[in-house]
Amino acid sequence: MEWTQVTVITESEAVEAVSYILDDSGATGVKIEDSKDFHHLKAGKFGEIVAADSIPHLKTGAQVTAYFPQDVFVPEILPTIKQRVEQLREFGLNPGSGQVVSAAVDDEDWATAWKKYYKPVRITHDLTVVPEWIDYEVEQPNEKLIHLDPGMAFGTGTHPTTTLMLQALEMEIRGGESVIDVGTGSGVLSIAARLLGAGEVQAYDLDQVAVDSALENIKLNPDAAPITIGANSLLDGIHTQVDLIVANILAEIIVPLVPQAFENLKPGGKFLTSGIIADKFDLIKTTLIENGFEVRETLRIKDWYGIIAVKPLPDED
Ligand SMILES: C[S@@+](CC[C@H](N)C(=O)[O-])C[C@H]1O[C@@H](n2cnc3c(N)ncnc32)[C@H](O)[C@@H]1O
Repeated sequence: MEWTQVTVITESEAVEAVSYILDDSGATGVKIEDSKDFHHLKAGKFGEIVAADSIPHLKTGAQVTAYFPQDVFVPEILPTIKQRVEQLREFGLNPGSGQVVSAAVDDEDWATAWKKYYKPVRITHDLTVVPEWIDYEVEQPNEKLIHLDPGMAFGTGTHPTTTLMLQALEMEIRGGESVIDVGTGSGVLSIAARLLGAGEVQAYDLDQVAVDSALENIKLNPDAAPITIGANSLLDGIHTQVDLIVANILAEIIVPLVPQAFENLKPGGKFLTSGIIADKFDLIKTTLIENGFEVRETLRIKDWYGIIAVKPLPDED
């Protein structure tokens, strides 16, 4: 089958927003190449084992490449993509040149494009993401492997926003916690939560492609089962009480999620959230406090923030 590849030339700070726009326009898979990540990978901050010769020569900025199936008429959607990328300036994000380039690729090229840059990466102290097609042996006693096929949804683990939430889960999970993962994408955070010892995990995504991808990835990680996955917008219609809610979504989407997260957490429960570019940090912090949360911890990688907020216990008197 033939696919159309659409590449947006942008800046590091806009990669997630651009990925979201491409995803929302009907892309089946999105690949991020960010010069900041590559510098970071070379530095080996997380002890990853990316081979030097696999790092492309993207010296500055970033590019986001999306793959559209044959049934999407790409020339028709390109103007809207360009316009939405340009509109990111209104949200305080610099999309850079925002140049959009399209080309036809076949199935085989797509698979190769993904596989070329995707290697096992030790993301946190205990969590290593391993591409499904690579054999990898654990290198230290507590290391837990998340096997992923990233081909279909956001969430290879290496994007700073995902890494922040993997770090937060590693900090907060002690064993047995009930967890909801909002905007699960590839399912990476749910799989990590279970491997770290969480109890019941429910995962939701608006996008059926993500739901299907998460289901496939859970099959690749039988030790993480069971995880309940469903298509849902945020926590609409969900009324439960869990210990942890994790969400890596753009700040604009976190805002309406905050009151829903408060309602669905047990007193003392924690809301772990990322997807927050530096300019949006104050908005999210204020929204959390206005909705009754206490901001317990702030995490940061480059321009991205993660927050751990607590739903306070009721006063004893
Ligand atoms: C940045 S990705 C995060 C994926 C993964 N959880 C991770 O941390 O790598 C955000 C995900 O949220 C989903 N999403 C966006 N808006 C949503 C909504 N209103 N309700 C549920 N999911 C949503 C997208 O489809 C996408 O899969």
